[in-house]
Amino acid sequence: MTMQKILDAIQSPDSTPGDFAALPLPESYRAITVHKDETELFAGLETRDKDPRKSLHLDEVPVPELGPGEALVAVMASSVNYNSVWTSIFEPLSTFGFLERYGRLSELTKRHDLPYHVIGSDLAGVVLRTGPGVNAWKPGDEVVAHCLSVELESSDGHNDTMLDPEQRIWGFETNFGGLAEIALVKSNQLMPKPGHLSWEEAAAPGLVNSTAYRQLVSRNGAGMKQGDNVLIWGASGGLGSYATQFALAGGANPICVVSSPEKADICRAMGAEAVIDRNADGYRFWKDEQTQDPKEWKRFGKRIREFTGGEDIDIVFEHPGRETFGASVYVTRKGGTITTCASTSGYMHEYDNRYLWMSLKRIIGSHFANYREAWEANRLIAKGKIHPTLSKVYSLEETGQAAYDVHRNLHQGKVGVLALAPEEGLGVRDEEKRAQHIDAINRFRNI
Ligand SMILES: C/C=C/C(=O)SCCNC(=O)CCNC(=O)[C@H](O)C(C)(C)COP(=O)(O)OP(=O)(O)OC[C@H]1O[C@@H](n2cnc3c(N)ncnc32)[C@H](O)[C@@H]1OP(=O)(O)O
Ligand SMILES: NC(=O)C1=CN([C@@H]2O[C@H](COP(=O)(O)OP(=O)(O)OC[C@H]3O[C@@H](n4cnc5c(N)ncnc54)[C@H](OP(=O)(O)O)[C@@H]3O)[C@@H](O)[C@H]2O)C=CC1
Repeated sequence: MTMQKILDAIQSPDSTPGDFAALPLPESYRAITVHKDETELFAGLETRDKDPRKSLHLDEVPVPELGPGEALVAVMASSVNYNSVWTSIFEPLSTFGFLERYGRLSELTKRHDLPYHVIGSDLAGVVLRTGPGVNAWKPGDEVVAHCLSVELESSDGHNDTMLDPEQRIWGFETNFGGLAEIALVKSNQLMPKPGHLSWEEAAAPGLVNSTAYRQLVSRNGAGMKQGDNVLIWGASGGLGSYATQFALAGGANPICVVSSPEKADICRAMGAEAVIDRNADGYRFWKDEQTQDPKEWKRFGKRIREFTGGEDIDIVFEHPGRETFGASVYVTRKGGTITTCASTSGYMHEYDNRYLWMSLKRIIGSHFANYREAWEANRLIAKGKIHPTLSKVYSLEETGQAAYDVHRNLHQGKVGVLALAPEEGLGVRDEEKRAQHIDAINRFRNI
């Protein structure tokens, strides 16, 4: 009943900030969780056989207490990120260790250390309550949230908040995440919801768009410039679909790698001309578990040169990790950059260091984005320069299936989840701007 009143207020065009502030908060809400007593659920199974549908639960959980500098947000929609896949299969670690460590920090952070973990690192929704010290946001504000949680009590993070020693990813290393009807965030995670998008479209880009922005565009990452040849692994996936758009919008030359003709078509539809189907070409960078095959790196490099008129790669946008890293280092030009934010296929990388030092290449580690970078990435979405890559939308009950699809690489772009939103397509405030970009907004839908 209380939740219905919240939803009614969000859907009524006449609601005022005062109306939202006066709404009673429910005592509990529905949330996607993993359970601390199930962390051994998949012991002994291969990674690919660990099934998120078994470990992700839809539970009724208490609304957390609101602290200083925080906000409670009614979540209309969220999205599945790969970090939720990692959480659901308890790899590389169970996330309960993160919550325990955070809980030891202060009286307030103790709230996070619970026998259940509400997961999810994206949301679009409406602010319900703000804690003491929050002035920039008020009840009723329509927002998206980025997933950087920082304490900023140390000097270390004050040039770049990603360097704060207490830097965490919300909904992964903290509790009360976005795959739920209500979420608890720090107010410095909030950003305006782009008005031309529906709730589920607005919730889709956040984490991956911000990450791709820092990794590829920001001076903290590769600092991409016009004309750069950018090799993008998984170019139609979560990160890759934004990296491809940044490369195109920034006057660079993306060389997109995908694994099917359908995915190749999506890259072409985004405007990319150089697209490599790694399945069709049959690259085998590893001869066996221990041995790479430099001849295959070279064959891959030749294919890239066919597209570039003989040039090599200025920037590699890396995340598959062990499987591709040796090839990524090899195909980079002298002085070029390999920027990495993940290791989906394995975190113990191996590459031939002679090709790195003799050719003065650089490897840059990149992780999510600071508030400013997330803000700039969101601003590009709001301006219609970069578009959501939402393909399919699930209900909160179906989150396990949504995470399964991402785990098994059955999805395209981003997979959305409706939380309080009763149906897709709601929350659009700027129909005129939407009409200008409608084809791009729908490019990934239902493929
Ligand atoms: C936005 C979305 C992002 C993604 O999707 S990313 C993909 C998903 N994320 C992941 O897969 C990452 C998951 N996290 C991890 O795997 C682990 O999280 C890390 C490997 C990143 C870190 O592990 P830890 O156990 O926290 O670090 P340690 O350094 O091995 O252990 C901490 C203890 O080691 C001490 N230590 C640290 N550095 C040193 C050093 N240089 N020399 C000696 N000791 C060191 C510390 O003090 C502390 O000690 P004390 O346990 O006693 O507190
Ligand atoms: N550090 C950070 O801040 C962040 C890290 N990440 C991490 O990045 C990784 C990717 O995330 P995301 O893009 O959202 O995931 P997606 O699954 O949406 O996309 C990844 C794409 O990578 C490609 N890929 C997967 N495995 C391989 C492989 N072995 N070799 C070559 N290509 C492969 C696939 O494309 P195809 O099959 O078409 O080639 C897949 O679609 C995850 O591990 C995630 O945890 C994500 C966001 C932020």
